Amino acid sequence: MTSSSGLPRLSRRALLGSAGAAGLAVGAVGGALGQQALAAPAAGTGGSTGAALGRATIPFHGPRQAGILQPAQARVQLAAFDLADGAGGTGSRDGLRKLLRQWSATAARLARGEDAPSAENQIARDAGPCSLTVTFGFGASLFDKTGLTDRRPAALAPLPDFPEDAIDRARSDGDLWVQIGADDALVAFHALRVLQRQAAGTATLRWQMAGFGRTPGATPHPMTGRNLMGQVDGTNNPKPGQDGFEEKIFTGGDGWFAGGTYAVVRRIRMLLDNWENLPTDRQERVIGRRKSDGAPLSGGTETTAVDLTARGADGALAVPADAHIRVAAPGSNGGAAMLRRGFSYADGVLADGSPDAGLLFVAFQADPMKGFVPVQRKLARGDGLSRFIRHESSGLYAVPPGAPEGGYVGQALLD
Ligand SMILES: C=CC1=C(C)c2cc3[nH]c(cc4nc(cc5[nH]c(cc1n2)c(C)c5CCC(=O)O)C(CCC(=O)O)=C4C)c(C)c3C=C
Ligand SMILES: [Fe+2]
Repeated sequence: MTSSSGLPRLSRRALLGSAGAAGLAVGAVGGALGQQALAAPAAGTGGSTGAALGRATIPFHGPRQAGILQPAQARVQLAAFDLADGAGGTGSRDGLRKLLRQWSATAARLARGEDAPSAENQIARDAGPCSLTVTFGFGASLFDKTGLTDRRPAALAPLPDFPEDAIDRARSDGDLWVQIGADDALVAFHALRVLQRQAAGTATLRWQMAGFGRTPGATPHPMTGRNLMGQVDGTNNPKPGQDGFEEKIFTGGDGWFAGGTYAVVRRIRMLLDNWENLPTDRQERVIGRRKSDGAPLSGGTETTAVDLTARGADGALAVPADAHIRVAAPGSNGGAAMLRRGFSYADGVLADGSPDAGLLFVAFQADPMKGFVPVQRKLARGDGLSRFIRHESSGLYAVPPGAPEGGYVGQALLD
């Protein structure tokens, strides 16, 4: 149940267990509203903030897949699967159809807080749905393996190599991509394990990455989240309802992929030791925004429009020529826009003792050749931030439109 604003509502089951209107209000602002604080439960409701968080639901079915328009949850599991070698062509297509039917039915049940129809392992027992979303995408290789090359969406071609890329191919690409978000780590991992077990014999896990963001209710005031460099990250994302939003993020036309979107997924390691040795004022010039509150260096508050022409008292550009927000801005890239929905990751230390930590960059757009690719080309050449990051894995996936009640993701392609 998502309201017309795309925000989570409480499920009917959850409502039956809640103590009334006050409980509902708490639930409605919680869940996937990752950057919003939860109000304390009203006296006498008998509920708790944590319980409301657990009960919040985002429906799987709808015109758009869940997990695109909703704010990022506190936890994510990203994974890619490869179809098993075997039948090939129509044989593989039959297996894929069966799998997507099963995965969709499972995702819909888990999103309602119900048990998986098969491969249930009790990992999330006692937890509510916690705003679980499961989003499915198709890699270019899927179309060749299933004899559907002629139906591959036009822009689903391998991403080009960019200067300074250090891509690990074993943790890139894949036939099927899955993004599982939830406001609880066990709920997200549970969904991944169930999908993986259900895929046995049809598809095997190629790579998997766990990520996180801010837990709803952790900040006293609703605010944009921070990344592991300590920056307020996500301010200038396109927003539903803005002029041209739909056209920039979702595909048009009338084929099977109409209303879909492309997901660019990049694991980007942050060179945190170098970054943290940089004084705050220099860090701010690398991004072009203040670290404390995310306000642009041209002045104002976090939400003030950036003035790329503004100059300081010394005559120098207030937002430096190589500042990340100048180089990445749609105005510097022919209007190129994407909906960024990233997560942090932290996976211990590397052999040289540096942290294996950074950003699981996920961006949705109607055409990667007009969104991610031109922007990344420019960033790779002239972004001050590039000295502090390394792109280590890469994927591009066609994310089909959502499935109606009783349908499954990809049905228009496979039936
Ligand atoms: C190719 C696209 C982008 C990559 C890759 C990327 C990596 C990356 N970004 C940050 C931190 C911030 N990015 C911010 C803004 C921003 N970034 C991109 C694109 C990519 N970023 C765009 C299009 C924008 C918006 C620009 C604008 O219109 O102003 C910001 C500022 C706050 C915000 O608007 O979100 C931060 C901070 C990191 C750390 C990173 C790789 C690790
Ligand atoms: Fe960025």
